Amino acid sequence: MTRTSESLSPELHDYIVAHSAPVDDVLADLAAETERRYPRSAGMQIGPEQGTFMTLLARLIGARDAVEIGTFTGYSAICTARGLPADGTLLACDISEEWTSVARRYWERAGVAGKITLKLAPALETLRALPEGPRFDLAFIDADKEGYVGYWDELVPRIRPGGALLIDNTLSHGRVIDPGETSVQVQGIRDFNDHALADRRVDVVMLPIGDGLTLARRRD
Ligand SMILES: C[S@@+](CC[C@H](N)C(=O)[O-])C[C@H]1O[C@@H](n2cnc3c(N)ncnc32)[C@H](O)[C@@H]1O
Repeated sequence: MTRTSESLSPELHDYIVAHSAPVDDVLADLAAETERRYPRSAGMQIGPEQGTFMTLLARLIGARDAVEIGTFTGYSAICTARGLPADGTLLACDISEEWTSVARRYWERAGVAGKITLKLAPALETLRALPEGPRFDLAFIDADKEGYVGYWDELVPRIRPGGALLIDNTLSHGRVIDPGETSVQVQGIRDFNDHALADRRVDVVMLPIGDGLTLARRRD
């Protein structure tokens, strides 16, 4: 049974995955290896329907240059890179040599390694070192939750008008609406959700995909 959104029964989630573009062997093998090697961390990986959505979104907006904050074993990077044209680029940011060594192998196997540059450093440093001004069509944020507002503030000015940002885990497994939940991670997500909604440079919608996926479009 595939990883499920908490608001869906496992059976309904499987139905959704079965009626979306099929997941190929590369992604299936990557998900299986991640589960086998890192059973306690594997839940960080995005689900198959989210991956398909990300590929389609990249194609829909004609993205060429993308950036990802939080790569882990590389699943979301493959999905984004597949939505980019042959000369497209994806800057993948992470701090784990071990987890991203798995990613590199699967990027080769997926035939997308040539599009991806991996930067191993705290992502805020990586973003601050980038030239200012719009240079990306698409951004995906999926790293430390306390850092989301900081990543957002660096990324929004670097997204072209009409470009998109995707932000993962914005429902925090439902804990965003639990007043008794005071962890810094959940508070980081709440702060981020309020911050993004108040930002006049974008239009925002929260989608109940996976653990909550916020989609923002940079206004023209
Ligand atoms: C939720 S996982 C990413 C999952 C990935 N998008 C996927 O589809 O498999 C979060 C990742 O963020 C990375 N991370 C945590 N803090 C970071 C930081 N300050 N800068 C860059 N990456 C960070 C972790 O090493 C981890 O690989």
